[in-house]
Amino acid sequence: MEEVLKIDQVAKQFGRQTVLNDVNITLHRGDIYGLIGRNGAGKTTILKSIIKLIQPTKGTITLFGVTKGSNYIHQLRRTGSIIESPVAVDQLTARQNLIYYSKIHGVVDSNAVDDTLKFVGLDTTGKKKFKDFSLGMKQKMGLAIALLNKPDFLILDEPINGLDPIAIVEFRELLLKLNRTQQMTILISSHILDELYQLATRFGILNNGTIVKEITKQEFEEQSREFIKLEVDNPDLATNVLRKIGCSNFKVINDHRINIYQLDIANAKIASSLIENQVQLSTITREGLNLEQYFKQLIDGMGGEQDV
Ligand SMILES: Nc1ncnc2c1ncn2[C@@H]1O[C@H](COP(=O)(O)OP(=O)(O)OP(=O)(O)O)[C@@H](O)[C@H]1O
Repeated sequence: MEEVLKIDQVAKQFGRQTVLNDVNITLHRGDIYGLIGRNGAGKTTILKSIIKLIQPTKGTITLFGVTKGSNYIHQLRRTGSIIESPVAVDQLTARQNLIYYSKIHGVVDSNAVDDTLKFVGLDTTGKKKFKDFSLGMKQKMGLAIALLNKPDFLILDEPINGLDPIAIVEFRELLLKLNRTQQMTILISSHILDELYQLATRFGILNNGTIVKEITKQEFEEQSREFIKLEVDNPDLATNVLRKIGCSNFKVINDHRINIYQLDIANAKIASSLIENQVQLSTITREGLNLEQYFKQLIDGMGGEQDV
């Protein structure tokens, strides 16, 4: 699978502040990589470094196999990005903006403007100027400009901030369609972790400029899958009872706790069977983590605060 991006030991210092610390991220074609981190963790700095708005203090960034010089700038033409807020010309309509940006970006496909407008759903905004667009329309405009040159790699910094729930779903559908139909690679940062979860195939958690955890969606699902937590006085006796009622997928965590990963037996049945067999049961609850809880637990464990 083609390597689209390799960030290798990248560090960035702003004055005395270390903002990025030996960051490593590799993306292959078709990946959707979600970058997660608290305010100020360094997400935007990573994204800006890729498109050369910022020069790292140390390390290398390789884009489509190219690390340096004019060739790198050439490869940047294969990327589209929205970093910080979407930028377009206030006094122009959606169509006029796309015509303007297609000239700037040297887009030669004569259908690109209309195709892109239609794709993002801005083909019916008529004479309305960008300055009068709603936030959702502005975000779509940003996406349209980023997509004009049919990029292979899309870099999105908080693209769904401030969107209403319907616009968020529409935005997600657009990105998934690009990924499925064109194998577009996407690097996206977001604070809306439930949404990021539905989009990304892999997550990188950034804390104080360091990637503290990388996890695929599959690994996350395995680690965070739902289970039944039991607290009992006698785990040996309890496991015998569990086996008798057909429950074999469980793990004894310690001398009073058992996790059951088999969810087809009702809690009431487990509870009554344990009690009937003289096991003292103090807790029986369903547990499982979503991405936000996982992130918070990880960062809390490092002495951070809960501020996604
Ligand atoms: N040009 C700059 N000069 C000095 N410090 C900067 C500059 N750009 C960013 N920083 C600092 O780098 C740190 C990381 O900023 P960055 O914008 O990358 O964070 P972020 O993870 O994107 O945060 P947020 O989620 O709030 O957007 C912050 O402390 C910020 O103040």
